[in-house]
Amino acid sequence: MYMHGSSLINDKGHLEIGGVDTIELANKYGTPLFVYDVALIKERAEQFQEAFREEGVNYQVAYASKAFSCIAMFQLADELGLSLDVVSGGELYTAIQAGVPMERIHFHGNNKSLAELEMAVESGIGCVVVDNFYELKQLGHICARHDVKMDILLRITPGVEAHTHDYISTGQEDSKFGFDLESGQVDQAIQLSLLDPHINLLGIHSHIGSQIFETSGFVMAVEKIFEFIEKWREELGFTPSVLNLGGGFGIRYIEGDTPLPVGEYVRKMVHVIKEKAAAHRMEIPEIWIEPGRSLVGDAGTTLYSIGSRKEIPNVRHYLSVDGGMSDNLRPALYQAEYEGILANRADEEATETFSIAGKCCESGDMLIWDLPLPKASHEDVLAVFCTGAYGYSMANNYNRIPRPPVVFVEKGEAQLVIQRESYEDLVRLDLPLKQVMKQM
Ligand SMILES: Cc1ncc(COP(=O)(O)O)c(C=O)c1O
Ligand SMILES: N[C@@H](CCCC[NH3+])C(=O)O
Repeated sequence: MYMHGSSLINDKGHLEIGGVDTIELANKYGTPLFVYDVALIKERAEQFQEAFREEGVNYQVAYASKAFSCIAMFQLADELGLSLDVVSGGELYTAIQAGVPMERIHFHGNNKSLAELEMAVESGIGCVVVDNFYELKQLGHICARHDVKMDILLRITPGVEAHTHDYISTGQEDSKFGFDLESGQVDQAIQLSLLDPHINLLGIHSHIGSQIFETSGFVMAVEKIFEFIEKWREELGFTPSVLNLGGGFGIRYIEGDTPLPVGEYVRKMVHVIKEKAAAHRMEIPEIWIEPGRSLVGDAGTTLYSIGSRKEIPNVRHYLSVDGGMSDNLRPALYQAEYEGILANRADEEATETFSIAGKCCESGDMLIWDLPLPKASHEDVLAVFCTGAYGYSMANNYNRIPRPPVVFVEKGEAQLVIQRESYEDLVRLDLPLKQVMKQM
């Protein structure tokens, strides 16, 4: 079995992460439980930054916090020198609560509300990644009212199809995100930005999709942008001083997934930008990226207790766990695949194939369809690997299942960073039916 980061099998035959026995974690905090290998997050952040440093360019690595956001994660990102990409008032509020520097926050989203834009301006965030004409106009008004000049990037769709699942592909022309390059929308947005005294247009943003294993899509996006740079310079007097190429760097969920080392993505991007900048006789712009999954994805493992079993002879052997699509929506949403092991018998050979079912009232609530395991029963704890990105952050209360807690582990220490939701939490916002309704 492939082991990520600091994961190993200890002398009790248990899965250990960050020097902590996962069975002890399951006993202490209960299951389901998200466990994050902090050393692996640190290593990835360093690999991204090191690649930029070696290339000698100005850069920002912004953690795409949609992958997993909570106060402790934001504080860790800050400690690692990462900027933050937020996409909602909720993520921004979390960043404020975490006490991270506002000037390193980039605000994304295809439909930011006026209240969210107001909040972003009032809290003095570093940059708004403007997605559409409506937002550009509203942001200008809000900045005028507050008498501030806001740095912005314009999000463009470069017309590049990333080789990934349709639902996580965003760079193609037919996308809800950003200004379309080919039809002249970007030119118009640049003009409007330059005319607005409360807007400071720093540059261009492009994000082509997610879980990408090659560099060709990023190269094509850069080439596309540079096709237009000459025109913007001559006709509009605008040269981007920042190019943000988004995130999307893939990770290894299962055997057969072949991500590049993260530094490779960076180096390839930087090389093509340097080459194109030289050809256009322009200064190398500052390069920003926004990795989410590649910073936290394989650092996360979910521990589940196995409950009921159902064997249909010659058809399938189901094992049900105490979570499911309520803590990991990705298999149901994208047919995402995962690997797992029995955390308490991690040293035993697999002898059977099981299908891992969640506990939600949905046939589609399956976490893994065919997982080789030793003969497993309700005594066992299942560890599902690579659940660190878009697991907790897309968790939900379907069937009124409380969301699991999250612990960070490193060097033999465990720290609870999100508590388990309680039944009281679940009804906290509910109000009782009024008497008059009961009589109707
Ligand atoms: C604009 C933007 N930036 C960054 C990301 C992060 O992507 P990933 O988690 O694949 O690195 C996303 C999500 O796909 C995104 O939409
Ligand atoms: N939530 C997605 C990725 C979308 C990222 C945001 N644009 C996933 O789990 O893979």
